[in-house]
Amino acid sequence: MPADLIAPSILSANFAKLGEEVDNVLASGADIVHFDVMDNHYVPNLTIGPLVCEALRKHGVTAPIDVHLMVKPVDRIIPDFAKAGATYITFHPEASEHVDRTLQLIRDSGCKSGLVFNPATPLTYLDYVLEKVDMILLMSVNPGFGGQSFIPSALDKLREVREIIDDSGLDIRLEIDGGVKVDNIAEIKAAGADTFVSGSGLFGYGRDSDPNRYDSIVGEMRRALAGVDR
Ligand SMILES: O=C(CO)[C@H](O)[C@H](O)COP(=O)(O)O
Repeated sequence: MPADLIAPSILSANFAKLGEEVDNVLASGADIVHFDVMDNHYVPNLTIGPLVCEALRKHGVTAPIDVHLMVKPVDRIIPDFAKAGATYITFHPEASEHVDRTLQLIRDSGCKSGLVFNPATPLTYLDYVLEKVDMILLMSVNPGFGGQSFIPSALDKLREVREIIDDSGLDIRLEIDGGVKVDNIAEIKAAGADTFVSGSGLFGYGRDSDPNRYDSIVGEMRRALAGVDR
């Protein structure tokens, strides 16, 4: 069974001291850094790019960096993120002209590849490309902003994707993103997720940068996950 990975979404971190925030949340026991890239075109918000990813690596972050591209077009930014130290690069299939080519480009750039599904995006985009996918990310909110509520239909979609992955025998992570908190993480794992993105649930809404908060929330998430079989 794949290990549970907790992936803080730095979208909700205090950007004025991002390196310290990432150090603190990783020191609290989080596993991978979820890095949301928004372009004010594919989604109505604008965030961070390869320079910030590179800066985190130069700062000394060695944990995997999970780059979630909410951009269109997709391909031209992939080599820049690979050079900047991304571990995973995931993208929305409807934002790419050639999904197979984009997946291959990510792997050829030395990164792990992934597809992201909005709440209403059909899973048919997985047809014919599953062998080129290292991660499937299901959005449990519509992309663009942190702090939204978990959309319950994501649980059925998780169960569907878990079955697809298990039937395939492939080594593919199943990540969930949006409204993940201490009080729903167990139910989300039971539905099949193994990688849990949490932004406001971990960092809070006020960007108050409290490392003690990260210790207690990551601990509570671990305890909630430990009691559940996937
Ligand atoms: O991709 C995202 C939004 O598009 C964020 O990663 C996601 O919403 C996490 O934030 P929260 O845990 O506060 O919902």
